[in-house]
Amino acid sequence: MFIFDWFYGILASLGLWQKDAKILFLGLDNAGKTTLLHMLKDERLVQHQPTQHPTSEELSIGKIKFKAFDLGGHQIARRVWKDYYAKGLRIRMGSSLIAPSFLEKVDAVVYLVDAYDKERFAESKRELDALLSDEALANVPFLILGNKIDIPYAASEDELRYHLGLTNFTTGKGKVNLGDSNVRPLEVFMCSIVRKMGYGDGFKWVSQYIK
Ligand SMILES: Nc1nc2c(ncn2[C@@H]2O[C@H](COP(=O)(O)OP(=O)(O)OP(=O)(O)O)[C@@H](O)[C@H]2O)c(=O)[nH]1
Ligand SMILES: [Mg+2]
Repeated sequence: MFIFDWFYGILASLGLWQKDAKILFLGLDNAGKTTLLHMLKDERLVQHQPTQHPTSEELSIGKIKFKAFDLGGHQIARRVWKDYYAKGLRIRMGSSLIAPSFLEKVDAVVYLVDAYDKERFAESKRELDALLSDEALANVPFLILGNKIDIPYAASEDELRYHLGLTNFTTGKGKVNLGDSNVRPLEVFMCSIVRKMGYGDGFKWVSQYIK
């Protein structure tokens, strides 16, 4: 079963085998969200136009579903971020008669940053801070991917942590049991999507927090 093996390989390598998750891909325009989505979907590298309209795609086999929402990072598109992730909250608050909120809730946010584009770190930090302080995303694990480290002079992990104001806020790599501490899992992983480097470790890290 070639197709099965292939899907299993991808999901297993991401630690997402047998998980039912809704994962949002967010970040400024040009950060690499669409590239990552397509890399996960079919491991092909395609050059993408900037995303104008939010799109969602799903990887699924049998009962396993892996949803990724790719929301364009441009000013206008940024305003609709909230509609996507707040949806679960509204449905939960609305009525238990509405479709199970489980299907709507966000299990993790993958926040992409172009590690080479240092001039936009402040802008990226502002958007990230807004997301982190949003009630609808309270306790949702955040995987921050510093992308494009294949480019010489891209920021180092420490530099990125510093500029995003995360130096003392990350919760630790590897297997960290946060238990009932109410601490939001948050970590920074550097990656190069085009070289297929780094993001797998990030997904494996975040997958431990996705039940
Ligand atoms: N050097 C390098 N370039 C990358 C990498 N990942 C993505 N890119 C490039 O960055 C550009 C933007 O990538 P997209 O995936 O379109 O970015 P996006 O986050 O979807 O952007 P919007 O749709 O505008 O929000 C493209 O030219 C990609 O080829 C990487 O790992 N290294
Ligand atoms: Mg895009």
